[in-house]
Amino acid sequence: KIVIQVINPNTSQAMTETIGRAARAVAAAGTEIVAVSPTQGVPSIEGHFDEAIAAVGVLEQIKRGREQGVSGHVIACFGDPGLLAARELASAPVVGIAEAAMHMATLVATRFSIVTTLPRTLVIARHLLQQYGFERHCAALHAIDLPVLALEDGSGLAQEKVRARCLQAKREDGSGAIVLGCGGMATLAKALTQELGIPVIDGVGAAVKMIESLVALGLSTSKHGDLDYPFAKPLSEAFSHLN
Ligand SMILES: O=C(O)C[C@H]1NC(=O)NC1=O
Repeated sequence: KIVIQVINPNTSQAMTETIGRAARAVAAAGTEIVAVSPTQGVPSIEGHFDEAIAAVGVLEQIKRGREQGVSGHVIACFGDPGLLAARELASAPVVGIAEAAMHMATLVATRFSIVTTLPRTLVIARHLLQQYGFERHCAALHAIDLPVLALEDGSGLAQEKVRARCLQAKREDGSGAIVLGCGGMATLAKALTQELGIPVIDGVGAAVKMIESLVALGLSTSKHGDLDYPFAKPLSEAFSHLN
């Protein structure tokens, strides 16, 4: 039995539920999904400041998951906040939804576009493209210019803007695939792929399948070198529970 901990790094329960649904929709029969989010932190992650705060909550959840013996962890925010720190702390595999979606896109298209929420978070996606080596695979990045939590306000406006932006990207970018740049967009990928006739990729599902593959291959986070466990040291009171 595989248990995958899917972490929504923001503290919005509605988005954690959306992310959990997307993960369960693709999980294999023998895979249990445990969707969690930090008890403290930011309600949405819309910049570098938010990411820094969210990363501590991610690490708390990673530690808890490791103690529970989960088979793997997904960081379900498009900035992949705390990814390498999480890999130091974890023994099981850790996959971020941005890297997962980008990897999958390169397997089905020579170039992909990214559709995310706020213009100011485009730079975070650009940094990840550089870090992961996918810059030359990404033809364009777009933002619907709505806050992250607009995806959970029930109006459907954000979802409609995502659809329109994906259609425009298909027409204009010369990309063969589109990556959805937010955990809160995860449940939109299947319908958009069918309606638009282009692979629209959700990183939550991609990451879940990558964890299943890593587990099946007996691969886990390497503890040889720079992803070894953190050095034990006296952490200040506020962080002592992370030891
Ligand atoms: O960067 C974004 O626009 C999306 C990112 N923020 C968030 O709270 N969850 C996410 O996936």
